Amino acid sequence: MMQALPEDARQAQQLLQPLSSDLAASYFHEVVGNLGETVEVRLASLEKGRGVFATKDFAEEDLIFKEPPLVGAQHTSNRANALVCSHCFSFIGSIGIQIAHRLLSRRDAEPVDVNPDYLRSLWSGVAELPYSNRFPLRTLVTCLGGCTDSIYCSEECAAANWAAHHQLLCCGRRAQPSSVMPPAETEQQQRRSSFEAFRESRERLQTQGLHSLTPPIRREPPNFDKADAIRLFREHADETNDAFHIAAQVVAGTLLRADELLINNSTPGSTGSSRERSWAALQHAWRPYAAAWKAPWWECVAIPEDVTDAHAFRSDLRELASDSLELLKAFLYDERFPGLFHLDVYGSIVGMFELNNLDLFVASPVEDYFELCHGEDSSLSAEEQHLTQLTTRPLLDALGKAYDAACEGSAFYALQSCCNHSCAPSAYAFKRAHIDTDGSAVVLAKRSIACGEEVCLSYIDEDAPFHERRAALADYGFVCACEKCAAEAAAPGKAAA
Ligand SMILES: C[S@@+](CC[C@H](N)C(=O)[O-])C[C@H]1O[C@@H](n2cnc3c(N)ncnc32)[C@H](O)[C@@H]1O
Repeated sequence: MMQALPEDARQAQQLLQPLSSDLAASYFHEVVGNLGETVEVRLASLEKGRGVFATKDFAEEDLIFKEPPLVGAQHTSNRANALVCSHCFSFIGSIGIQIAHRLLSRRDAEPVDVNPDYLRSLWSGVAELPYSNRFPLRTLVTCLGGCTDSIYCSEECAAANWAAHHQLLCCGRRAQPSSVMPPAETEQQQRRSSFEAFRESRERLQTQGLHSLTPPIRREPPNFDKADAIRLFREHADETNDAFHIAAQVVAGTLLRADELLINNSTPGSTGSSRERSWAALQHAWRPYAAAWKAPWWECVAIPEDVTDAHAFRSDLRELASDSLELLKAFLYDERFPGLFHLDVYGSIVGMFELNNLDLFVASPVEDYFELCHGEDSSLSAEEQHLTQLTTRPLLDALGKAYDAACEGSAFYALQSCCNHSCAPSAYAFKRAHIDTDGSAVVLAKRSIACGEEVCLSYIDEDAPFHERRAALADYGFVCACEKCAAEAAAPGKAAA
């Protein structure tokens, strides 16, 4: 007799199945409906799968669509460079705060030739930089739960992020109402105690089994252990792979959305026992990711050139994902949905970011500020520039070459991730100066596009020679057959040039 699959594997199998064409059609109908219906998502070809198609004519440089990320995070290494809203990723505070943030958070040993007291007064808003009011930024709003990992540009963004996923990922005091917080510790003590807690919880896991460690339901009042477990998860993601932060947003967001559907009794077509209704709600909440192009991270990642043992490399990645998942389960596990915490599902969420390769980018207003104070085409007079530079020159020198560092991260966009590749693309992702100042994806027409034509982006440098393009696309697992590749393949001498 065939043995039944364990519940977690059975649920995972269902979650990893592609959406039926009807469900996918209704999901993408909803997505494009929210973005102005300028495009539709439908089958492009059997080789390519789905694609995005224009539903009207576009002229060159027209906006085709603009969409906010479903989930996203700034790269850990970028946090010291740009202080941005944790929800919409727009720059916040003021030009002075941005510059002070960067110079005060520098970890390199090189001394900065600017008085730290002056930087602190810029940071607190006591001092202001000349002409910085020409680049107004929104004021800082702290996290509803009181953590210092997240900061916002408005109450709306704070509330939206809290509702979307942060309430389950926040380790702040107000998110832990029943917690008994330990007395203030130094950073080193905090690190040691969180690793001790991790070791203890691992030991408990080994002696008592997973069930006794994981909370039965998420709504149980959180305690100090939970805040500590959240910090441990974050530290691990910071040190290993930023994508784990976004994967946690996907899992937390799916759980919250499922609960919302259950509370409002609004899962389409859901009847039956409470267990069946819960599962139907979870599947509905999971739709954006069920619809997404994905594969397990350790299988789809391109092997770096210097790696000789591909098998060992892939199994190391699997182990890393498994460690991250154990840390996540310690505070988020929900026994109704063991499949959502299955390694294959978690690995596929991380693989989804890998395969869709969607960078989060927001240009810095600090660049514009220095352009005004130091640039040749400035609207300031030579005398005004001269006077201003007495203040701004030391700051510019201290910031160095990367004075214009942008906000950089990774995100997942429901519609942009449906765009196929072409080496002769009809569209491109581009942020328009002073218009697109947040983390939304912006897709513009590269040439005129007729209604019904496919909206293709280039995943690589489309100006590279044919063989380089082909090699770069091998990482995505397909051979491009666009008109440019077809022409160059037919005339190899020309293509090699
Ligand atoms: C970001 S997804 C694009 C949407 C995808 N076609 C779908 O059905 O969801 C990227 C994947 O689409 C397929 N793809 C994209 N462009 C292609 C092309 N020009 N030729 C063949 N396959 C392509 C590849 O499988 C690639 O890994």
